[in-house]
Amino acid sequence: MLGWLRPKNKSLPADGSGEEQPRAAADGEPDARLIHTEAIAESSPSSFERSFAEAEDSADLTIPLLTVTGVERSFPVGGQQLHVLKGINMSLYPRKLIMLKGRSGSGKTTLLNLIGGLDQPNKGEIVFKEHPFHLCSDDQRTQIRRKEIGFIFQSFALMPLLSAWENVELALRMADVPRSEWKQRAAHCLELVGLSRRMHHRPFELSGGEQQRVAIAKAIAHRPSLLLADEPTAELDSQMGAQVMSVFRDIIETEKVTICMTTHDPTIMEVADHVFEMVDGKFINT
Ligand SMILES: Nc1ncnc2c1ncn2[C@@H]1O[C@H](COP(=O)(O)OP(=O)(O)OP(=O)(O)O)[C@@H](O)[C@H]1O
Repeated sequence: MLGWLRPKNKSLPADGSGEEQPRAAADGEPDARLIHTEAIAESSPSSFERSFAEAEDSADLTIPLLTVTGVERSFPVGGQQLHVLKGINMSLYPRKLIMLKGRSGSGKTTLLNLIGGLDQPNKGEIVFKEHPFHLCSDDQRTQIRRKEIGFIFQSFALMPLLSAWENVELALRMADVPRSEWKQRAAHCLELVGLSRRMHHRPFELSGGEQQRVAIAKAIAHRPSLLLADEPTAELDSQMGAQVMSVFRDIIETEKVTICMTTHDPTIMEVADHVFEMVDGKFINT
């Protein structure tokens, strides 16, 4: 059904932030809602855009972005250890759309949290780029996450009082992107997700699919190389879900990002480059 969303390039190997509160514009500081038109008019690439494009164009697509080796994760429950992940091995290659499927409780979110550096394994290794997450402190993982990883949630997780544009700008502030880049980058990200004409709308003025597209714009604003999404289409109808997947395929091409997402929806899985199936804390295919 989603044939029009099928991956364009299948020739490569198949295997594949605490938030600050919103604030009003300070005295003398331009209001985000007023400066966006100016941003759209600026079409030449900024230094931020150019340096990113140069680095990414020379990336070796055969080297995994992330490797997971022999990972186990248990939680203490009722005086006993609940073994949730029981020896996970996976590699995520650059610019791929990877999906994790499996029954509720099989361990997908637990794995996504480990891959994103939100949690650490009891055993095994997780290496993201040159960073050994399993050896890093919480602070080190937080720093890496802020710069290099984006998150998308089922519930969108937008600031309700901020417009779409302001939500994206907030992500840029949090990632220490130079202030001079904010206007152009926020406008560009909203354009990428097809929301140029909705950038002044607040979340409650947008449909569920549009809110999720704002969340995508927010998640890619700081140019992460890895985007993690936990059931990003679960709250959406099939048409809106297809739009979100179409945006995912587009940003893999334009933003050179790798996306790893969980889903229960077999129709959505048709557009993946690779699907890992988890049963009781292990992959049954790799
Ligand atoms: N912090 C925790 N403490 C105790 N148990 C946990 C913790 N996190 C996860 N679990 C348990 O680990 C198991 C796997 O949970 P997880 O959320 O990873 O599953 P899932 O595959 O993502 O499920 P769903 O599809 O419903 O989101 C569940 O039994 C859950 O209760």
